[in-house]
Amino acid sequence: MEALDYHAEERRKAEFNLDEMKIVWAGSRRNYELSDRVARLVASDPVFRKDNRTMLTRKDLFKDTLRKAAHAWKRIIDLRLSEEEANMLRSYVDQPAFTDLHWGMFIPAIKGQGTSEQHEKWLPMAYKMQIIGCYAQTELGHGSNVQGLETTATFDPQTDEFDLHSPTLTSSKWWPGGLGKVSTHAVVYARLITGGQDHGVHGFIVQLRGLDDHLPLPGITVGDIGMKFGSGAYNSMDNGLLRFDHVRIPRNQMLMRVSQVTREGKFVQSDVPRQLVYGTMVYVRQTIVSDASCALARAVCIATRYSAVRRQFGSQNGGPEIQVIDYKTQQSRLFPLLASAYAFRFVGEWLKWLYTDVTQRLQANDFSTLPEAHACTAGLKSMTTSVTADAIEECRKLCGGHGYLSNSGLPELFAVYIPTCTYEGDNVVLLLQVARFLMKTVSQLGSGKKPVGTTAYMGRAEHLMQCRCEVEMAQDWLKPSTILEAFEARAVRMSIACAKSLGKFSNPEDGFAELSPDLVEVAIAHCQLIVVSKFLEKLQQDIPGKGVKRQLEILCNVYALHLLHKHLGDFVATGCITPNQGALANEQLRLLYAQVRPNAIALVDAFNYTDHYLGSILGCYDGNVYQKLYQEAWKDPLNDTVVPDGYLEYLRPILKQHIRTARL
Ligand SMILES: CCCCCCCCCC/C=C\CCC/C=C/C(=O)SCCNC(=O)CCNC(=O)[C@H](O)C(C)(C)COP(=O)(O)OP(=O)(O)OC[C@H]1O[C@@H](n2cnc3c(N)ncnc32)[C@H](O)[C@@H]1OP(=O)(O)O
Ligand SMILES: Cc1cc2nc3c(=O)[nH]c(=O)nc-3n(C[C@H](O)[C@H](O)[C@H](O)COP(=O)(O)OP(=O)(O)OC[C@H]3O[C@@H](n4cnc5c(N)ncnc54)[C@H](O)[C@@H]3O)c2cc1C
Repeated sequence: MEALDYHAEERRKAEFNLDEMKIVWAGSRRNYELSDRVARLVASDPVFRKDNRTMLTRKDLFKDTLRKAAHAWKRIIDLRLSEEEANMLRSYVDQPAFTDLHWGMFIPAIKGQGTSEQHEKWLPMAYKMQIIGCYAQTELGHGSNVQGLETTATFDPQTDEFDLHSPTLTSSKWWPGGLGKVSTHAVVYARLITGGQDHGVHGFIVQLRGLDDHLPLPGITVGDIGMKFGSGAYNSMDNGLLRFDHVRIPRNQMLMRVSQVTREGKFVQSDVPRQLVYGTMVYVRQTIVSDASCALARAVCIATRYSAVRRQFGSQNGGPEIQVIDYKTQQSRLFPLLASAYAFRFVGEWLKWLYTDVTQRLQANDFSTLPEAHACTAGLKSMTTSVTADAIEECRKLCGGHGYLSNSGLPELFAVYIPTCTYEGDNVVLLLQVARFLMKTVSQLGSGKKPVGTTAYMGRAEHLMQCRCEVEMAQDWLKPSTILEAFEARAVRMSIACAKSLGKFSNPEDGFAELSPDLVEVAIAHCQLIVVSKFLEKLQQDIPGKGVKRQLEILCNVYALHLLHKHLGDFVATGCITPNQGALANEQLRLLYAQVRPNAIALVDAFNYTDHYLGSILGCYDGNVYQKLYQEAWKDPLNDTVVPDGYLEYLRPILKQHIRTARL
């Protein structure tokens, strides 16, 4: 018997080739096939079940995480999965674990900052998971200000060792994932001291626990920092604390690609810029942008499918009520998020390319694109995670009361997702880095140095400062060049206005601090321009499949025009557009929503998420929401008994007291 599909009618309405759209979303046919196979593998494996994890105690959740990580590793070995497939498998298991940090930060830190001898020694053990590592940078007293870290690594020429020490309470390492209970090793960031001189923060490979008994080594105090936000969610991770009491490590465990310490204790700074010590963060920030599109797509998929199932008001002659997805307000809240998921996907693809390019250049000692890579990864990480975190909460509200149920999947997704706005760099701190980069670019405009890459538009500042938008009718807003010029003009005008204001301060740092809220806005305008321009560039590519390109054009326009509508103040205040042109953009936006509507369900089907990965009754593929909600309610442990525990001790006496009072 064919399974009932409550979305069948919606799916029939789609005006594009879904299979081709799935390939666009995945990046290539090969990626699609790989990811589809691995997602199904995980979904069909009972060990990876996750429907009860919000009910588990912290200890049980943690043990469950260890069990899943061990099982995932066994599957990876047994099936001889490639590194790419293994990464996919871990992400579909969908439970934050120490392995995220081992593969995502410990190994990349050694690869990026270690010498070839260090690679040869440490990487084979790490790849086989004979050692498990984490990334121990943040301290109790300092996270954002990396140069303010207090842990010391003092070279002792007598023994050819470093002495790792935590001199104060605030120097305790605090937050590293995987540190609390699992890691045998860590890349520890500490101030390098040689001959009494402080050479700033560097990375060191430090063994923390015995490989036979898992006990902390002498001089090491280590443990978990405690429960975090939400039930389940990120509590599967053992974020840890760590203190060193004069722990000795051999000299060759300092990561020495950027700087070296000789046998005599001489500090040698190579040609490699010191910022490469921050390289692992750049790498992870880049991956966070692609992950943002996945998390956003997930929330949007749930809210879209549920909005098509849910009906409220408007029944005519006893017929069905209106699907809430047909309300214009629902569309104006939901469809920009759908468009943003696609936009972040494409900018994530581009950022991956940029990162690969800068890595290749670094290997050839070309450091010229490092500032651009830093600004792009920092800015886009910040922008996409802030939008996604807010969007998950908006999707919860779009699902009304049922969105607040744990089994909608949205509360847990929100709880797991929101720390991305903080980790790998607080989002405001990172936007200020982008602003510094932009102010530097503006200050060099008259010097003959041509801006390149994502700031190339600033080279056309003269034109962009005085150009006038030519929109006369709503449909004029559909011209890519019109949209692009409006975003470029807004970004450059905001940058130059800020640079002028900065110029009024005698001390530039005072000016930067005073104007920092405006500078954050400038950085956001620049990042939004990057996302819009990369979406438009994507549309220049040959995109096969009936109607696929057309849908992407619609989504691109929704993305750009909803931003224009949201930030109308910026666009109008900088004189890029008139208030009337703003109103025309809004008119066009409404027309675009009507074009998205029949395709909405198919556009979220294109994410190809299994029900297992989505983990949401509201977002399930077949849309059989009510029956599943009803069945699920009875599985709650509170419903194990008809009369609840505690009735006799606490409820009955009150109720009886009531009866006694009544008798009086
Ligand atoms: C429902 C279930 C779902 C399950 C899903 C499971 C998902 C699980 C995923 C898990 C993945 C990850 C887990 C998260 C792990 C988190 C790890 C961390 O958080 S690690 C710690 C991160 N810490 C930070 O990011 C700190 C932020 N601070 C900094 O980066 C710096 O201190 C900074 C940049 C703010 C300031 O640095 P500094 O003071 O040294 O710099 P200046 O401002 O003086 O700048 C000097 C100069 O350098 C340039 N610069 C700075 N940084 C970089 C860089 N990274 N690369 C290149 N250049 C850089 C800066 O621009 C200046 O340039 P100049 O030309 O001189 O102006
Ligand atoms: C779930 C999670 C996992 C983590 N995993 C790891 C890990 O594996 N390894 C690791 O080393 N670390 C990890 N961290 C730590 C994380 O990297 C830091 O918390 C993060 O970098 C922010 O630093 P902070 O906590 O010092 O924030 P703070 O800098 O103290 O921020 C507090 C407030 O001050 C503001 N602020 C700070 N500086 C400025 C400024 N210059 N200008 C304007 N405003 C400013 C911020 O915007 C924020 O609003 C993790 C954190 C979390 C939450």
